[in-house]
Amino acid sequence: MTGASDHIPVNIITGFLGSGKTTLLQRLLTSDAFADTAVLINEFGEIGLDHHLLEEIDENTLLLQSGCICCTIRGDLKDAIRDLYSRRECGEIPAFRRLVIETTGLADPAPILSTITSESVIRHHFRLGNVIATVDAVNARLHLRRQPESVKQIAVADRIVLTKTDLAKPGKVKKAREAIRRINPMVPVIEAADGPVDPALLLAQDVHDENHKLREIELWLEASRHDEGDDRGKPHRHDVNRHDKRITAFALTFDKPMDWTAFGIWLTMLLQSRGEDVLRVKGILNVVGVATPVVIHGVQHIVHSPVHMKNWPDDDRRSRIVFIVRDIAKAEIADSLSAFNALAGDLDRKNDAA
Ligand SMILES: Nc1nc2c(ncn2[C@@H]2O[C@H](COP(=O)(O)OP(=O)(O)OP(=O)(O)O)[C@@H](O)[C@H]2O)c(=O)[nH]1
Repeated sequence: MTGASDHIPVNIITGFLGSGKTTLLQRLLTSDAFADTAVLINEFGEIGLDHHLLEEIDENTLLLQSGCICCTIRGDLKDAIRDLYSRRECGEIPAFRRLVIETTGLADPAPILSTITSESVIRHHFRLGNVIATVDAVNARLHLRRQPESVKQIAVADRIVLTKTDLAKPGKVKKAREAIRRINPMVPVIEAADGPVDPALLLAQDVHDENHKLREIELWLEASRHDEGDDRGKPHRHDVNRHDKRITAFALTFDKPMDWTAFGIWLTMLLQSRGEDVLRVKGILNVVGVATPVVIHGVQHIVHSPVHMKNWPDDDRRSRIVFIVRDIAKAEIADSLSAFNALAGDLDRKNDAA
């Protein structure tokens, strides 16, 4: 269990067709926070970057005016990242310190996340940073109704940029925010009305960022407090954590410290059997024999390397896990994890008695 704070962070910019990914990226690349960034765009021709901003290094790689490197992915994402890294190492291209991948509007971002977190060579040098999704305030609800991939894009996001708020009526912006919240209840939503977005709001506080880890975890935990009904007494007319009949977000809390091995087996089994439907899982665990919390963080079939935090964010020592799932009942997950915890407890007691 290690952090990976010395690895090159990879930010993914996802979002439905025309939702403003390239516009956002262009603006971000001019900021100091994005200096020394390499950009991978996974469909050539789709990129809205003006060609006079680009200076060709070779047929696949372009140098942006901002000093950032831009490549188009023609083959496999895995090969493109590995190639970029080896060219960086031999000094063929500048030594970038961040990688941004802009997905196509129709992409399900989960396989891209999976490549970064599971491919062994990539994992050695890169780590996943925040996933940023652009959502078009004018068309958000239409896209969410009709395009399942736009739901996935919001579910996996760590930050949402709500674009075109200058074009949408306030009522529409509010409804778009509500729709986002029903999928990913605590994701920070930053409004962009055809203007710049503060890069710190998007980049900082990712789960590996030592300085800000606590804030990110607090955000997750707000989701669990919300789910427990800390805003008790105000019955909801409808479930605000439910996007539709199929996709829901909920949190589970466990009072007793958890056995790490049992939890690992349980999670592996869950993801093997239902990984497609576990859109997002993130949590803070109190692990038996470990003084500080362990943070887990996964998207569909993949779980990132667990991260050890230096301290608990507050006095609450319970394990808390937030899920965004499709077609899985809260009780199903709660019951199976409780059964695993109980089994691990029984085994411990037997071992102690022996
Ligand atoms: N008024 C307004 N227009 C915007 C905003 N964000 C993006 N646009 C415009 O929306 C159009 C699409 O923006 P892009 O940045 O190309 O969107 P994209 O998500 O990269 O599009 P695809 O690559 O086709 O999926 C462009 O004409 C942008 O100028 C915004 O906040 N306000």
